[in-house]
Amino acid sequence: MMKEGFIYIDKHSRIKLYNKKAKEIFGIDKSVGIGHPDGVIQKGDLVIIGDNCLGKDDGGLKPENLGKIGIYDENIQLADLFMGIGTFEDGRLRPIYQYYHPSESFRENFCLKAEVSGRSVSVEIDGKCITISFENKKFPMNYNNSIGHMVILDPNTFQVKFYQTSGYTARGEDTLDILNGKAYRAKGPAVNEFNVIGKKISSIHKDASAIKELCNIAQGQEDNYKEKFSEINGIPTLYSIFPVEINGKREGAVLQVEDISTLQNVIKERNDALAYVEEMKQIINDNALDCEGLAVIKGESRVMRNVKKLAYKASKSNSTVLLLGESGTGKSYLAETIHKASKEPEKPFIHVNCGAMPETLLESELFGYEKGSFTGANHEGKIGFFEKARGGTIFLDEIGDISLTAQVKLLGVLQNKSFFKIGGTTEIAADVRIIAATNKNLEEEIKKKKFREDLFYRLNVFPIWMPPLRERREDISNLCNQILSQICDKLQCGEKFISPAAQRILTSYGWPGNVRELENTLERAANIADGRIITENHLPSKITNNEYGSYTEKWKSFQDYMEEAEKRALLETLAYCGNDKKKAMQALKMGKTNFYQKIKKYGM
Ligand SMILES: Nc1ncnc2c1ncn2[C@@H]1O[C@H](COP(=O)(O)OP(=O)(O)OP(=O)(O)O)[C@@H](O)[C@H]1O
Repeated sequence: MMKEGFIYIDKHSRIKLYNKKAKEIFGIDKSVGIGHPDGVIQKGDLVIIGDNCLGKDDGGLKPENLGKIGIYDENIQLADLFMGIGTFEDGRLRPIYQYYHPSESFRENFCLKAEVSGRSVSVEIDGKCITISFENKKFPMNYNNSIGHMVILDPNTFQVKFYQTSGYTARGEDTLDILNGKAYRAKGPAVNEFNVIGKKISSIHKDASAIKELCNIAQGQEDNYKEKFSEINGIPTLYSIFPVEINGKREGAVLQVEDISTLQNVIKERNDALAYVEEMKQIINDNALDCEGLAVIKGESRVMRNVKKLAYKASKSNSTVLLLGESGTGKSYLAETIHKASKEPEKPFIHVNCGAMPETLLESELFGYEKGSFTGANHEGKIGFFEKARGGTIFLDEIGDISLTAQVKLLGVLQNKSFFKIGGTTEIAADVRIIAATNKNLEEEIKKKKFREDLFYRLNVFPIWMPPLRERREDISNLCNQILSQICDKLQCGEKFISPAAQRILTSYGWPGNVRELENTLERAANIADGRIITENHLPSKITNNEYGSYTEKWKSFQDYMEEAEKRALLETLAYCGNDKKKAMQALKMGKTNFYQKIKKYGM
């Protein structure tokens, strides 16, 4: 069959030629499908509808029009994806239906299945096709944007009375037209070919813009249409219109139209391939992150990959980083990794455990002192951690534990980017990057007046949340293997492996002590296992007896989980957006009021 459609009309817009392909494209090819006679919808008819956007390309079907098949549901809205089965203007069948608001219809596949008088009926929306099935008969309709598909069955004989095919708008057979009682034309192989020759083209097509242009050119207009793209009856087409002139006089025009849906499929495949390449690039980039020093941070779960991406960004900037998370999640490890992945890894990394240091010592340890500045001081004076870290990183671990006096001093350093030694008069530039960490909830500490709000804001420039192990169980198995291999190297005990049963127990345990607890457990197990296999017998009874126990004991309320997730979403997005609240709000697709309420709630 010819690939291209042709329509030739004379200067009075009468059709002289209309080939089969053009009929197919313009939807007046009656031979599509099993066929049905002419008719009109009748009371009691069984109606099956599949509509991917209520109100669009269905004749303007409104939710209230669904009352015609017994559906009165105020929750259904215009633009909803709708699938429904009901009887026309009588309540014989309790309607069966489903709908999805546009915000919910992010997926590609929807299905409504039902049994009517022992016969199976279904509506499936899958990819770019709506298929209405009745027993083993299938009525597919492909679409590009939106479509209103409908099948009507006789309620007694279950004979097919009507099914929608493309070209319904041109035929005046939109879903709403039919539900409003407009007559529909017969279809199928038995129906005589629709003879259009000699008819005015406007009597066949009312609204198609290509046809209007064809008529204009046939009547003498000088416009020229060459390979114009248009969607006709949901089919992507390219069409051209040529004037026909005899002895220099306009006698008519020809429309040449080509269905380019296959071409579109090729384009789609190409776009998919490009998207795949992009995805691959992303994966390669992610691996590049690993190459750039972050591979030591173990974990391939989504949350850990996110942590690594943020850590990578942090390593390339000089901003103050605040690491948050429970004890033993790897904050110190991450701080050092960020430093090692920075531009100047050879510069010092000074780890200060603020929590472990007596308050009286902290100031002198951080800032140093001049000789003879206080009783008991070293005669030579002392260089503080800030000075030792010059050009590199100072890691202020357990920052939530420092006294309010120390907080004031630290705030001064952050504000002025300089400090004085105890007893000193010379201002020293704080040429360091600060990474701070805490397992405390600083917002709570602020409320309790134990932590200064202004210091919190100075520290919270680039927050990174380390998720607890129980929130990334998919990482546990890999972590176990990697940690065990390091332990075996350290102990020089040869390679050891974890039995599947022991692995199961390790994965389901709650790990209140996080990676550190996991490390200790494995080190103990590696020490007591004589053979090469670590079994459940080598695990502490606290873990084996309490496979789920310690986890469940530690379960938080749903509300706590929700708040944790919200907080993390805000923190991570803010960090991604360089703390630009407006950008973060847009990225999270949140309303202004809601966003700022949450920011306030979590003290960000
Ligand atoms: N993702 C990881 N990959 C490999 N080892 C890890 C990882 N996370 C943590 N560890 C190991 O777990 C142990 C605990 O980590 P770390 O001391 O950094 O935790 P922390 O969050 O700083 O704890 P705390 O708040 O108690 O100081 C360390 O020995 C570290 O090497």
